[in-house]
Amino acid sequence: MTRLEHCPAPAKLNLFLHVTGRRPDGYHLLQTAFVLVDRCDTLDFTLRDDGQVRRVTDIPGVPEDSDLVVRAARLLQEEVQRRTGTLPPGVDIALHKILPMGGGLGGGSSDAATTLMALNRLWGAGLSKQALMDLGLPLGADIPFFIFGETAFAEGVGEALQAVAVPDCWYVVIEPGVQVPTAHIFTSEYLTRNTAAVIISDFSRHYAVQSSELRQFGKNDLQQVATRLFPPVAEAVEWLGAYGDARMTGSGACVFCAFHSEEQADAVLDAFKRQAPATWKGWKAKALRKHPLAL
Ligand SMILES: C[C@@](CO)(OP(=O)(O)O)[C@H](O)COP(=O)(O)OP(=O)(O)OC[C@H]1O[C@@H](n2ccc(N)nc2=O)[C@H](O)[C@@H]1O
Ligand SMILES: Nc1ncnc2c1ncn2[C@@H]1O[C@H](COP(=O)(O)OP(=O)(O)O)[C@@H](O)[C@H]1O
Repeated sequence: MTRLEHCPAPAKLNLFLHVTGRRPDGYHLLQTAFVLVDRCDTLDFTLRDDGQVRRVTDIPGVPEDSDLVVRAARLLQEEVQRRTGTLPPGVDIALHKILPMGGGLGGGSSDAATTLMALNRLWGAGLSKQALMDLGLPLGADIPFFIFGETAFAEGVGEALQAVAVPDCWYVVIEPGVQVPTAHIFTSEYLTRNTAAVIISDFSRHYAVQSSELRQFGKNDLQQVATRLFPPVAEAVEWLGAYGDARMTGSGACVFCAFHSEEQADAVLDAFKRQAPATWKGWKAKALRKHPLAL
């Protein structure tokens, strides 16, 4: 095998996100729930015989050497060499992006996770799921979740993961036409960092009770900061909030709302097409129980 094509890198949503404290290194301690959805970037991998890792598509604003897919591939290549004494072949990576950057959908992290899982296969490297999760964490706190590959309750900076069940549903997601840099949110004076810790059974109990409107557990502590700094995020929460319990994912900018059926999601998107500002994008996605490349 010299090529792996059409490898999906799905988006994530943070169903809730509480900031519960801070680590001595300044990183924030979180509790969150991640769910995968079936809207994906796509990657192709082709081996090359000179040992180089190259990105062969242009991604405006992301130089090749700082792209998380290139950094992830080089990290795995070094790790395989360290373990086996042999450098794996090089690889050309084509990255087809549809997930917005700075959207809170974890696109960059998901691209990196897909790279680690695909190259582990293409290079026959045989690293365990946990080894890949550990390798990815220093590149991005969401990467372990994508390799974990199923709906998860997460703690720490997002790396302590436990599988949880949530109702199967459809999501409407709004991209409000702005990019939110994660660092802006975490360094803000408006961020509260002392939400009381919950336990996983609080979360599970919330979703065990079905209701006609799908209300999410808890809140997103980053939303109050993002809506203050980026007014289109606040406007998107307000617009989608007319149809249900709308909130921001991650550090923003995207806003989502859950629905029981695809028909309900379609009705909201019909209204979106008629009413939303031209700078916004709206789409629906189904929750994924498993990552398509799950190990
Ligand atoms: C907020 C979350 C929620 O899933 O996702 P996104 O919304 O960005 O997708 C993640 O925790 C994003 O983690 P990660 O992907 O590592 O964040 P980065 O963009 O690398 O972080 C940028 C900066 O934000 C700060 N940061 C990030 C995560 C964290 N738990 N505490 C922090 O203080 C750090 O200063 C870091 O240097
Ligand atoms: N492959 C990649 N795709 C997207 N962003 C990347 C990638 N590699 C590096 N980045 C950087 O990571 C930042 C965060 O991107 P992304 O993960 O898509 O958003 P978010 O963290 O809000 O979910 C981007 O603004 C970009 O500078």
